[in-house]
Formats: sequence, structure tokens, C-alpha cells
Amino acid sequence: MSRQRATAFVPGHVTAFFSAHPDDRPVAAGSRGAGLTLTDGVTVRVSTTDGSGAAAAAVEPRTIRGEPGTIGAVEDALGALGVTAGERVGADGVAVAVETDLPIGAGFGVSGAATLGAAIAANAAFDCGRSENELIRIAHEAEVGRGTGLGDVVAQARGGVPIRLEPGAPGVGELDGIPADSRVEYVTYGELSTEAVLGGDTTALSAAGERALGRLCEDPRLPTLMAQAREFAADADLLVPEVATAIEAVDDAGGDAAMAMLGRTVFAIGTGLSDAGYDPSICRTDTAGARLVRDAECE
Ligand SMILES: Nc1ncnc2c1ncn2[C@@H]1O[C@H](COP(=O)(O)OP(=O)(O)O)[C@@H](O)[C@H]1O
Ligand SMILES: CC(C)(COP(=O)(O)O)[C@@H](O)C(=O)O
Repeated sequence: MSRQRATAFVPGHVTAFFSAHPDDRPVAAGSRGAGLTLTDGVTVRVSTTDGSGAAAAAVEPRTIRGEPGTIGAVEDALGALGVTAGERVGADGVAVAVETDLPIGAGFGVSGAATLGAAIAANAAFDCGRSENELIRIAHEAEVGRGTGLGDVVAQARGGVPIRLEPGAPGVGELDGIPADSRVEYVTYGELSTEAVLGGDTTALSAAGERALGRLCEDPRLPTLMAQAREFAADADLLVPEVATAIEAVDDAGGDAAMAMLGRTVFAIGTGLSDAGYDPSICRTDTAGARLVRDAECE
């Protein structure tokens, strides 16, 4: 059989603020909140392994930036789709290559993007016949089940500047968005464990997130999103010193910056960080959301 393969791109997503809404049913669990999807994202290539038969089935290569590495939610999503060696793909194994310039664990929703990208690419490569909403639900359930995210997948599927009005996957959750398109700059100082924060007491955090969402819905504009993000980080007691210093420097230079949830990352609208003397990574808000891409586009 010829080698089957497909590639998907999923935008990064920085959460500006959120409230956590656990539920026994992963389809209904999630978060309310808002954030920016980014043209910097994650490309996932799914293919059958080169070899054939039992030897190939024993080896299911997983790479992150070309190095061996796995993300638990990716494996769960592939399992839910039934694309593992011996199932839909026959005796061959499934290879998954995750490529991203974004730092992992620093608040860009890389785990959600990799999971949604794997679901979209695997569905195409192995002709699983799932609809977009079904693939988003599979990825959302996998991500929520692993505790590595709550609202990234639904936001990344949509693109733009998503507002998560109600938690959960398509059919349960509800999304809106800020109709905006902007340059975005960011600087990362390291990881914050999403599992640790979500596994702790989220009462105060969620109260702050609900307040922020109420105010953003009254005035759905980017400057309000950024102001509410700053207030949320302080109220939820999540602000880390390096990020606080950068936000202040951007403010002094007349710009607008905030902390990405959940990472030691500062992001700014426009040229905020450059104007304050930082050397940031530069991208834009993504306009299209998660999508299949031609292989040539990512080579
Ligand atoms: N090199 C790596 N650094 C950090 N996390 C990694 C790496 N490789 C795989 N992972 C997995 O990726 C996931 C990162 O999830 P999370 O902390 O939510 O980060 P992000 O904000 O990027 O989504 C974790 O499940 C972790 O086990
Ligand atoms: C903030 C977070 C709970 C985690 O985001 P990340 O660390 O980027 O996976 C996100 O999924 C959200 O619901 O807004």
C-alpha cells in the first residue's frame, strides 16, 4: 500500500484570562475566557511508517522538532479515532511529527494545537470520515482528560480572537470573538505547569476570570481584553516577576502587554515590546483557525 500522510496547521493560542469549569463529562468540561490565536503555531504531520508488517507496527515514531517526544493528549486523540497500528492503519505503525517554533509549556497551547492537528491530519490520512466538529470534540476531550488545557482546542479551531462564552466542545460550548486583526509580540521566560495550576484550588482564579469576561463582553475590543488580562493575572495571583517587569516597561513606553496563561510569557499588541527595548518574537493574530495544509506549504 502506498504511504498515507496528511499535514495540519493549528495556530498557537495565548489565553488572556479564564475561569475553569470541570465536569465529569470531558465534552462539557472546559473554560470561559478570551485570548488571541497566533500565526505562530504547530504543524503536525501524520503518516504510516515507511516499513510494513510486524516490524513497523512495533515502532510508532513520535517526534517533536525532530527529536523523540510525545504529548499524552495526542496519543489519546489518535486512540479515539482508532488510528493505531493494528486498527485502521493495518500492520503499519503511525508516525507523528510535531513541528513548532513556539516554546512548549509556556502558555501557547502547544499541547492543544498538537492534539487538534494530529486529529485533523490523521482523519485525512486514514480517511476516518469525521466532521470538523467531531475532530474538535475528540481533541478537546483528550486535552481536558490530560489536564493540559481547557479552552485552547476550541479557540484554536476557530482562529481570530476567540471569546469562550460557555465551556465545552462544539454542541455544548459557545464561542464569540473580537473582530480584530493585529500584530502580536511575545517574550518567554519559561514554563508554568498547566497541570499543577488546574489541579489546585481554582476558586479565586475562576472568580477573577468571570469578572474579566463580563467586562470584555460589555466592550469587546482588544484594549479591554489586554486590561482585563492584566487585572486577571494580578487577582488570580499568577503574575511572575519577569513578566510583571516587562508589562510595566511596555506600559511606560505607551504600549499594551499582558501575561499569557499559563506560562512565564509576556505578549503585547502591535510593537509594544519592541518599543520598550525588548527583542520579541513577532507574529499576527491568526485569521483562519486549524486547517489541513499542503505538504509543500510546510517545507
Ligand atoms: N519538551 C517539552 N517541554 C514541555 N512539555 C513537553 C515537552 N515535550 C512534551 N511535552 C508535553 O507537552 C505538554 C505541554 O502542555 P502544557 O503545559 O499545557 O503546555 P502548552 O501551554 O504548551 O500547551 C505536557 O503534556 C508535556 O508532558
Ligand atoms: C489557560 C489554559 C487552562 C491552559 O493553557 P496552556 O497552558 O497554554 O495549555 C487554557 O487551556 C484555557 O482554558 O484558557
